[in-house]
Amino acid sequence: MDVAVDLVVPVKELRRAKSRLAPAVADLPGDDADREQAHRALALALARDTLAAARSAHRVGRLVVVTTESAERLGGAGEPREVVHDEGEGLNAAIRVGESHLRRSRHDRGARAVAALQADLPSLRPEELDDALARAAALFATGAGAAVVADHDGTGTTLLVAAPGHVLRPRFGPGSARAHIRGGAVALDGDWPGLRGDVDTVADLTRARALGTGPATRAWTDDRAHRPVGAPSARA
Ligand SMILES: Nc1nc2c(ncn2[C@@H]2O[C@H](COP(=O)(O)OP(=O)(O)OP(=O)(O)O)[C@@H](O)[C@H]2O)c(=O)[nH]1
Ligand SMILES: C=C(OP(=O)(O)O)C(=O)O
Repeated sequence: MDVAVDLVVPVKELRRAKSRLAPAVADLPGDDADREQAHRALALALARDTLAAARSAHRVGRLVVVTTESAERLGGAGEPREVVHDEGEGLNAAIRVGESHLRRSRHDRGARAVAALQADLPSLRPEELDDALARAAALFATGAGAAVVADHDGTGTTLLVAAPGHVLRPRFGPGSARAHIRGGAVALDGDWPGLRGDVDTVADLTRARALGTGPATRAWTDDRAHRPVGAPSARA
């Protein structure tokens, strides 16, 4: 299968990330510090599972993570991925930083599509991403400049792809699916529950769990279901 796309994945600083998931740890035993640690561990697990699935997709070439976190913390030892420092200007700026890095350091100088993928997709399967990227490539062959995958409720965006020779024009944030479409991106159809399954709330986490998640999120949810938050993890 052809490598079609270089990917940018923004990962927010863990201690500020996923604030809407605070209720997922609110009832855990222990003190506030324990709950904050569990909250950060959840954000990290979501990102780790997303990155592992993205790295396994055949159509993904280079994978650039934009973050203030360390490469080690994000896992994936031995996986080819590049980590670029987040300048702290927000999500869309972080994506632009990742894209600039890709373009500056492009070795082949060929025009390859570039995409931005959210890092909160713990049920993502590599085949879903490959399928979506193949559909985007087919669309680009007809002249489209960008493609978008909306999240499960149709309002947000989980994947934005720019055709070869085009730049990403990220408009992530509330209502971003419509904003991307208004900006010229074509919405991709496809039965991709993992790719569309961003986890913002406890209800999203429950849905992701029912779909099946990657191992990091599974370990987090299994652990929290069975043991006090302060207790040492069985899977450490
Ligand atoms: N590098 C980077 N990534 C970001 C930033 N803001 C959001 N993200 C990432 O973008 C994706 C979608 O973001 P949101 O769903 O809004 O996540 P969030 O801001 O952590 O969540 P809330 O606090 O609940 O709004 C997640 O993968 C985040 O890690 C940012 O400022 N920098
Ligand atoms: C930033 C986004 O994610 P969410 O709406 O899930 O925060 C987005 O969909 O553009």
